[in-house]
Amino acid sequence: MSFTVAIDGPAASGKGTISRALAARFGMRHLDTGLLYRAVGARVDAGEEAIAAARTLTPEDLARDDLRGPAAASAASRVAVIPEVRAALLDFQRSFARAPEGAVLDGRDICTVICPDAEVKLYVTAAPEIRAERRYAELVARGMDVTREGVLKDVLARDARDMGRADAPLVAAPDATVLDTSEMGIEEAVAAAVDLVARARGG
Ligand SMILES: Nc1ncnc2c1ncn2[C@@H]1O[C@H](COP(=O)(O)OP(=O)(O)OP(=O)(O)O)[C@@H](O)[C@H]1O
Ligand SMILES: Nc1ccn([C@@H]2O[C@H](COP(=O)(O)O)[C@@H](O)[C@H]2O)c(=O)n1
Repeated sequence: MSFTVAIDGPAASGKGTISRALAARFGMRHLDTGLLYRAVGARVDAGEEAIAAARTLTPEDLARDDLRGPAAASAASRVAVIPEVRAALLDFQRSFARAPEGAVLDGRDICTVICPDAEVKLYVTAAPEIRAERRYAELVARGMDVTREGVLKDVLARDARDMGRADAPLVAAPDATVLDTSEMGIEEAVAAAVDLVARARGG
C-alpha cells in the first residue's frame, strides 16, 4: 500500500537522520531530495547551465562522492531558487512518493508542494547554532577542513535563501507536526517520529 511520509526543515535539522530511520523501521523507501539539488548544483559549478542540468539528471549524478560537502550544499541552494529547475525535478519526486511499499521524502517543499496529501507531514527544526554545531561535527568527522564560524555562516545563508525564495520557499506546512530537536538527541528525535508514523499507520 502506498503511504507517504513528508519531512521538511532547514539545513542540518536532522531530517535525513529521521527519514532513514523511519524508512528502515517501516520498510519504506527513502529519498533525500536535497541530493537532486546538490547534483544539479555540482554540474552547474562544473560549468553547465542549471535548467539543462536539472532536465538531464541521471542516477550516476546522484552517486557522485562530492555531494555532501559545503560547496555542493551552497550550489544546491543557488540553483534551487530557479523555478524551471524545481519543475524539472518535480515528477521524479512525486513518482518516488507513490512507491507501493511506501516512501519517506525529506527536503524543503515536500509537505507544501511535492506531497501536500502525505499521510504524515513533519517539520523538523532546531536552533541555528545547534544545527551548525551538528553539521560542523559531521564535516570534521568526514575529515573536512571547516570552522564553526564558517559552517554557521553557510547554514544561515542557506536558511535565508531557502526561506526567502519566491518559488516553493521553506516553511512549516500548516498541517505539519513541528518537531524541534534542539534539546533532543538522535534516539529521542527518531522515537518521536516513529511514534507519529506508527499512530498514522494504525499502531
Ligand atoms: N537530534 C540530534 N542530535 C544530535 N545530532 C543530530 C541530531 N539529528 C541529527 N544529528 C546529526 O546532525 C547532522 C545533520 O543531520 P542530518 O544530515 O540528518 O540533517 P538534515 O536536516 O538532513 O541536513 P541537510 O538538510 O542539510 O542535508 C548529522 O551528523 C546527524 O548525525
Ligand atoms: N526539496 C528540496 C531539497 C533541497 N533543496 C535545496 O537543496 C539544498 C540542499 O539540500 P539538503 O537537504 O541536502 O541540505 C537546500 O539548502 C535547498 O536549497 C530544495 O530547495 N528543495
